[in-house]
Amino acid sequence: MTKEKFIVTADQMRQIEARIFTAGMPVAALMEKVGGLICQRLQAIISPGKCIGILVGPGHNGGDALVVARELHFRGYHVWIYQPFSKLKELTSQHFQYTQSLKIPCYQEISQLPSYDFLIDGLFGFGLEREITDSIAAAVNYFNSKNQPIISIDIPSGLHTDTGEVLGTAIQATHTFCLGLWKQGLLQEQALPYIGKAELIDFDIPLADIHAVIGDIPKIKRITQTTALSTLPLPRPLITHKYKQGHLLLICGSRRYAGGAILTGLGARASGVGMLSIAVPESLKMLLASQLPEALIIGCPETETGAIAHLPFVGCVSGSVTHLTDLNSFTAIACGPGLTKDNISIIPEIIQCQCPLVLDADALNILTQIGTIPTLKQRKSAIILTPHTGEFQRLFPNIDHTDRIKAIQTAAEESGAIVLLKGARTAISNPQGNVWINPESTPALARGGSGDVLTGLLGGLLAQIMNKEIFIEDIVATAAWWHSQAGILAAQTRTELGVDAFTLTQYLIPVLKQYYSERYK
Ligand SMILES: NC(=O)C1=CN([C@@H]2O[C@H](COP(=O)(O)OP(=O)(O)OC[C@H]3O[C@@H](n4cnc5c(N)ncnc54)[C@H](O)[C@@H]3O)[C@@H](O)[C@H]2O)[C@@H](O)CC1
Ligand SMILES: [K+]
Repeated sequence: MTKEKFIVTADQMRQIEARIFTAGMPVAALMEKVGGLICQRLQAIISPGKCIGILVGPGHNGGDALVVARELHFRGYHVWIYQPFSKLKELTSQHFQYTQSLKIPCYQEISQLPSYDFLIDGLFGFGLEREITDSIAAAVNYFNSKNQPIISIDIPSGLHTDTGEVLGTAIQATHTFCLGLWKQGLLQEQALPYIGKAELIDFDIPLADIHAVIGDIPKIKRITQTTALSTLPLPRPLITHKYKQGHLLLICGSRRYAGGAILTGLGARASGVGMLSIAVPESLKMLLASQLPEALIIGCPETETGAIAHLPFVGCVSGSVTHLTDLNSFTAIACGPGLTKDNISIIPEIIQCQCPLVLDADALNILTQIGTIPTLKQRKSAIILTPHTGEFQRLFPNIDHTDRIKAIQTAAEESGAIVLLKGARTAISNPQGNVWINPESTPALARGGSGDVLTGLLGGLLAQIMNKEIFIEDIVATAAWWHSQAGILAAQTRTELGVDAFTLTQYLIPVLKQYYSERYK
């Protein structure tokens, strides 16, 4: 569905709705339509005869909930209403009056509430403007303590629509039915424990109204299957050769962290890149060659501790080392996993290369140590930084990361880099502040080595799209999506405990293949 990729703030949603109402759609008709759609979904989840408590707030979120209460009442459910407010918006008040004429039981005190099988949360939507306090906060905490399923309308009540922060307290929903367009707060990590399973209820907002408010090319987008697949280098051209499919150089590994180099290599292998070269310390050469026979393994002189001491490439200050090839002859370079911080001198050399560059893990730690972030802007080609939260904080100590979206926009603007901040909701920003958010992942990926796999995969994709008309941040988003989808498939088959980084590499192709089953029949 095309609307799945849009993300809006409360203010943008208000503007979009205002356009619809100005164009003539009656507010009451829209509420009726939305309530009807919510009911259809509820009927698919909840069997008739169940007891459903409806939490009604003072605004139109409460109005939606009252339409739902009325419809479920007529569909044979046992419905009661909790409505503790003395003042309701006019339309909400009318719906409330009608539910009372239908003799749907209504309560103001939690101590009076009957038992229930499900709760529908219509306390607050995108109109929440301050902290939930006093008796309402106590009620929210009471409902959360009951451990019964709660379905939130639009957004769990208590969450800030834009930042996902908890304002006072918030409903811990098992399902969230987001209305019309995805609210930004639902894509923020801090909101995750409150959202449950989230789905979009599409109520036919005209695309023209969406674009009029958020622009022709929206600033913040959700990665979807469609957006991700559209950038993959598939199908391949019928006539091609290996160098046309990109030549990726990985610079990774140390005697201490040999596995990091293997995992990065396996991630790159799954990307389908035409040629793969891997620069590792000399003593790892045989190991890498045995694990990745298709790759060209470049043994580098090493420090006493077993880290790469010099890069044997033209353009690198490498003493007496024989120069193999030019660093700029690669289509893309990815560097960092398993390097250690034992030799910081290679990073400034790599940064000077003229091809697109991914820096991860120890490359980021070295970047922090030598303070080269400001110099990144001088590069002529793209640089992609892929920190997790800890690395991000070290790289950009002055940026507040409470709002992760704002944080990466600032970091990308300051550094001139594309910044991918890893996490449960990985987010990517380019220096102009265009953001992609990955809406699905699994905690199974919170495991040593899974980031190395992403670096290889991303490097390999990057190398393949360099001569195509694809924005680099779009392929970064695709790599994040592919990586997390592989994790999800692996966790479905093996549980969340069974997704070690090597296993993850084995799911990268199977997860993709399910989208291309027709082609490969
Ligand atoms: N405008 C429309 O016709 C549509 C609205 N929709 C629904 O309407 C919602 C937005 O409606 P509203 O703008 O009325 O906003 P809400 O229903 O989210 O709540 C706003 C009301 O809550 C009060 N309030 C805010 N914070 C409070 C707090 N901490 N403690 C106590 N009271 C507080 C405000 O004074 C106001 O009366 C959406 O989330 C969605 O559910 C959708 O049905 C789509 C159509
Ligand atoms: K709500």
